[in-house]
Amino acid sequence: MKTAVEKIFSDKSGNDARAGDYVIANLDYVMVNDITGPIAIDAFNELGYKPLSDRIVVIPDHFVPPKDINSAIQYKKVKDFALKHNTHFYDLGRGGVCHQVMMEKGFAAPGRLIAGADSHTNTYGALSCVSVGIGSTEAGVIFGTGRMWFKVPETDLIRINGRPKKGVYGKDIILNVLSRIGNGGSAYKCMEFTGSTIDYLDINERMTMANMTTEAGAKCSFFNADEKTLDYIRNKTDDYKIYKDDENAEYSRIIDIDASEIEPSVAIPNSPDNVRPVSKVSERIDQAYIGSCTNGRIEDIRRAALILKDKKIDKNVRLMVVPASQEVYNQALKEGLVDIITDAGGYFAGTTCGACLGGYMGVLGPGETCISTTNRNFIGRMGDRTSRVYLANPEVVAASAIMGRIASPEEIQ
Ligand SMILES: CC(C)[C@H](C(=O)O)[C@@H](O)C(=O)O
Ligand code: SF4
Repeated sequence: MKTAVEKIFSDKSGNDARAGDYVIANLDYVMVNDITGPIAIDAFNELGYKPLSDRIVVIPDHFVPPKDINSAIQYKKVKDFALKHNTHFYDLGRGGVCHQVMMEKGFAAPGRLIAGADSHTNTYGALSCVSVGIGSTEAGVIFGTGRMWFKVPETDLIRINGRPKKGVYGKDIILNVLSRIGNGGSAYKCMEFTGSTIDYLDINERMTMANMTTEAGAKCSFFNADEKTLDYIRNKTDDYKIYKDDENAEYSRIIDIDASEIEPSVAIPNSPDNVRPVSKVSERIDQAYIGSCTNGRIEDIRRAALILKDKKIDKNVRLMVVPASQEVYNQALKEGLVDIITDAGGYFAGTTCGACLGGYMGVLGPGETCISTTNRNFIGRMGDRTSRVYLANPEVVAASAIMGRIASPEEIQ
């Protein structure tokens, strides 16, 4: 009796794979970005293999457009590699944050096994596949071999039941799961989400949850495929296979969560598992940030725009909205969301990882406070070591931008 993840590893390795086994598995895709790609390329070049170009996806995003000469060198290196070997390549203006692009462009689909040289590769479990973050040199080896060794993960089953309250989204649910199990609490496990609550969550919300399993140290995440999954991949790919757990599959543990008890929440500095109901937090803020592979999608920007419509943000606050991809950007423009945000006094930028990791375009200065839709609020994550980051859903971030302090959307009249 197996979990879906054990079955996927079995099929991809041609073995009867069980949790704890070591297998060598065939990957459907390997993804690198502008930070991890250059190291992967060096490792690949050392091997002297031919590249498996149709399985390699190159997506520059972290420091793109290049912020300085060094990032221009990194970017050029991945671009030259991609063009030379005719790999999949999403350049500036056609791509976005790597995980969003992997989802949008049909690389993620049920039953696939994908490796990405970026820790938030876990995101694609939202589409019922196994996707794992790997090191850059490992990615370079996969460029040439299409294979990698894995220890098949055990599964922590997270059973979430009940209807979420108004204003509670995937972000609030995963923050509360993290607060329950702790950072690193599912180290090397698959976090599989199940239960009646999942029916209320669209793929965007599931992606937010899958994305932050990385903060629990999980190897991967998994959601069962349903109608929403199939709707999402329609017109993207028809190559998929649905796997489900056997009824008596073995789990390392089962965690029950009642979603109806969850409040809109914030993770307070300096850890994503340090979670409070938003009603209990009211710190003043300098920056409000909506973006990233966690919550920078069109649904997120729509929700923020609904709060910001005909309002002005506080004079002490800069609000930055950075779409997770060019597709999201274009859609926001079409729907008039950009006007709503800029009319409110917000700044709407092109897609990049940028400020999410304290890279550029929104770096925090000493003592500054930011409320952000991103996934990490460790010391110095978005800038100076004395800056502070609170994590929340896009509605809470938009409401806070208006109020000048951390605020609940209910406070906005
Ligand atoms: C720079 C990159 C390798 C890193 C990661 O792996 O997660 C980044 O995306 C992050 O979110 O911190
Ligand atoms: S948006 Fe942030 S979390 Fe996501 S890949 Fe980029 S830096 Fe990492």
